[in-house]
Amino acid sequence: MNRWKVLVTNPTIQQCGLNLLRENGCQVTLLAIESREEILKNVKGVDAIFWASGISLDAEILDVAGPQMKVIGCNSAGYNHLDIQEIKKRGIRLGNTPNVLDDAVADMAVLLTLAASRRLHEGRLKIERNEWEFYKWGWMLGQDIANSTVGIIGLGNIGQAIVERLKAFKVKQFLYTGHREKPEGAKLGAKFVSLNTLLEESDFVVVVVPLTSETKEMCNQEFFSKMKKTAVFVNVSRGQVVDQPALIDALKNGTIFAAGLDVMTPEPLPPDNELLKLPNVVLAPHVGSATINTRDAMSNLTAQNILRGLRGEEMVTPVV
Ligand SMILES: O=C(O)C(=O)CO
Repeated sequence: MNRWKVLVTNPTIQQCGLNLLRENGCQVTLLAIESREEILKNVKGVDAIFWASGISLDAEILDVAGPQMKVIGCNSAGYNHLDIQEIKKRGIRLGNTPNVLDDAVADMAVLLTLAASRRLHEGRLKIERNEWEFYKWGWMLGQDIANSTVGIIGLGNIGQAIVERLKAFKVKQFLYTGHREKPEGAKLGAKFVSLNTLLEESDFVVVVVPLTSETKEMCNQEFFSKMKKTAVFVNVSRGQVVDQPALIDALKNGTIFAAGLDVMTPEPLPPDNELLKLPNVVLAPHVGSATINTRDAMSNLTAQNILRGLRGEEMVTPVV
């Protein structure tokens, strides 16, 4: 049996993927701690890397790995932390983990949408601070999702899963924007519009785009100024898609009503960060895909991509 050497960059990774690699002739080296130094110390001479880290995978690591290393399995859907140019240049094959996390991330988007619109965090603070205004009928009023317009920026698989879920909440109209109109949009009854129209007309703006040079800080001061004052902003993609100081200003000044964020800058967010001081923000620590089944499925898919890459077969979910 082949003994392909596979380096796994994170000791906390779900075991199922590693078992699959071992059962299929791989010699697995699992780092004891996830760090750039440990990766650099252990990557030389491996055939494949199971990249389960937020650390940047760059030319230095690829150089140390050596020219025999031709396969990378990235254990996330997003691969903005990997230097794709360097990977392509060296003829390395790369796979990621889309699809298997769509449901979990879409659930997170719905959770944040509802929580931010109904002021969940602020309500909890009121209880803690003994500021519960019992029987004040105008107290802690939120925004309705029934009869609202929801705008999705990026109608990929996760965006579509969000629309499917929110239909149950009697949304009046779904808008979406992106590079082009999609047949899936028509199937879901969502209307393709410009970004400006989406921002001006939506009561909920949900961002589900990958981080690229085009989307970096696309949600800036101008973006928020076009939204309704009553609108809720939700981000389940990457923190860097948002100009965070501009978002903080918009939330403080009442330019928008509230935000629900699973992603932010930096991650981990320091406990003294301004975002944590705002009552109208609901935060989750980038746990969109963090369910038991989803994380197992991601680990398995990464292992399958690596095995197929090593055998010279098409990966299940190739990036390049
Ligand atoms: O897989 C990814 O890219 C994620 O961010 C999951 O939450």
